[in-house]
Amino acid sequence: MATVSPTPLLKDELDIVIPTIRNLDFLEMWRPFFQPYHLIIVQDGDPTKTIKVPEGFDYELYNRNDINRILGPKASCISFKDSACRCFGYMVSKKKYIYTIDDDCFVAKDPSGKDINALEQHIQNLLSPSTPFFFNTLYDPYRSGADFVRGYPFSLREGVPTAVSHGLWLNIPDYDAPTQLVKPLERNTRYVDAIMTIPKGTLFPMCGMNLAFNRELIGPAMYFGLMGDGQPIGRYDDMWAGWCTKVICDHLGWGVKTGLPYIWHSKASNPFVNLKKEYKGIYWQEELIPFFQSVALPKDCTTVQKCYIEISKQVKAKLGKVDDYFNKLADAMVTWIEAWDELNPSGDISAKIPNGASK
Ligand SMILES: O=c1ccn([C@@H]2O[C@H](COP(=O)(O)OP(=O)(O)O[C@H]3OC[C@H](O)[C@H](O)[C@H]3O)[C@@H](O)[C@H]2O)c(=O)[nH]1
Ligand SMILES: [Mn+2]
Repeated sequence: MATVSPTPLLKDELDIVIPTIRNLDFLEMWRPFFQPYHLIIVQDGDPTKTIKVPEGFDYELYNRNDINRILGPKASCISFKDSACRCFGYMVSKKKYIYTIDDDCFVAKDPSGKDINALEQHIQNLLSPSTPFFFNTLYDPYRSGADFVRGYPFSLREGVPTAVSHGLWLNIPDYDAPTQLVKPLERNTRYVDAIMTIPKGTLFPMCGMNLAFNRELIGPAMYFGLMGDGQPIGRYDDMWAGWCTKVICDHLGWGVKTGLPYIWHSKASNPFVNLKKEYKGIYWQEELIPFFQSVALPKDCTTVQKCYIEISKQVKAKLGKVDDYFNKLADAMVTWIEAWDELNPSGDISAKIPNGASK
């Protein structure tokens, strides 16, 4: 009797978004896990360069000319010459879920030496609930071999929908430039077998290297802000998206998880180049974090789009004085939502705010 391999989870409901200025040879290593899925490749930099996609993958590829053709003047909100361009892939996707990965991230091995199917783990993270309102000390209670510990309120054990699954990295950790400069040889060899919900009210540094999310829930908040060419800052695209996303998830009562799965991050980008990109962000973030911690979203913000527009207003009002860049970014946030709604006319996902979420 021929064994039928099971249909990969969410095969027709998930797109894999890859930003690239390089080649896509890394896909060979991911082929067993990625081949059944549709890829959206966002080619950054010179659009006349041909990016070769390995045989056998189902994909669509967009370069800067495509972005300009599709969005017209609204293309101004999509970064150029920065991995932030990947968010264009989120916008043009028609699927319920997104997984985004960098082209220098490879299949890692777990402590038993088994290849880690990072995509499968992200899918499990997204399909199981989160617990943002009360911390479970035995980590993810929905994993096999774990549960809620004594004292965990039964009224909260149903959990809430998971909007984001934030994976980690073995080998080259996602350090900022100063840390990279001080610790050039540091490699992450610690495999921590844990998945945690980031508690409500707590922000976190979201890395776009190994990230999955429920696009129908939180997609409009996943704008990887204005970076790269012509901008005073870089490498804060995913951070900006993570802060906006977490504030909105807290307000709408959705969860954000971090931990497994790991990927193997192979390339350390140049710390001196990174320092030039990051340095303004390193001191601006000392004002940005208190700003996001103080963002109050009104009760009538019942959709991600409404929340996002409200945040953009507060960015302009409160961060415009930090630097004029934030006035530009606030405008770009509005353009992003306009473009999103133009390409995704099905409208917003109205959220029923569950008990325990925003008062
Ligand atoms: O101008 C660019 C530069 C890079 N890319 C693509 O983005 C991916 C990340 O690039 P790279 O691996 O060189 O940078 P890292 O420093 O390792 O990236 C991390 O930190 C910065 C960002 O937050 C990024 O998301 C993190 O992963 C890779 O696929 C490049 O091909 C680009 O599109 N345009
Ligand atoms: Mn990298």
